Amino acid sequence: MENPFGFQVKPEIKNGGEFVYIECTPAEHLQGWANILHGGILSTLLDEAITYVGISTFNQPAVTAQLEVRFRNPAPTCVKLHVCAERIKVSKRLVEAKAAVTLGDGTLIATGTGKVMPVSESFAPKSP
Ligand SMILES: CCCCCCCC/C=C\CCCCCCCC(=O)SCCNC(=O)CCNC(=O)[C@H](O)C(C)(C)COP(=O)(O)OP(=O)(O)OC[C@H]1O[C@@H](n2cnc3c(N)ncnc32)[C@H](O)[C@@H]1OP(=O)(O)O
Repeated sequence: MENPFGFQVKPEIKNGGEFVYIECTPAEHLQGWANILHGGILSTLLDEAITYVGISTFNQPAVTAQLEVRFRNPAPTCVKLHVCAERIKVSKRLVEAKAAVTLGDGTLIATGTGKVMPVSESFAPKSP
């Protein structure tokens, strides 16, 4: 299903899901404290990149089963964020990945690890 209210990220997927890269510039209304991006949005970006590692690795729909996030520095809103995820372990029904959000100057904003599990096509149909 198309989601016009989503972040419209276009993940770059390398080596069958070993690496995923996303860019996103979250809008001002996503702030928590004034001009500071809400941590839930950072968690969402980490989740998104980690989930795409799982989707691409299993080559089928997959969902986050677990996500752990560490917020390291505040991020401003309206600034481009870089999200890099990397696969760290694959087993039959579980992919583990780590991810980081950084600013353009390399400042580390948040890091996370997650576990992704495959689900059936009926959970997440490929086409609308
Ligand atoms: C090429 C294909 C293309 C596809 C389409 C592409 C188009 C893309 C378009 C759009 C992409 C958008 C991308 C968005 C991304 C957003 C990400 C999200 O927000 S995902 C939503 C939030 N997550 C959920 O809603 C999950 C909800 N949970 C579940 O559905 C289930 O709990 C699930 C599937 C995660 C597991 O359910 P069970 O019933 O299969 O498993 P159980 O009974 O809980 O556990 C069984 C065993 O599985 C392992 N297991 C399960 N969870 C584990 C964990 N966290 N850690 C380790 N092992 C775990 C353990 O061994 C466990 O056994 P023991 O219970 O320990 O005896």
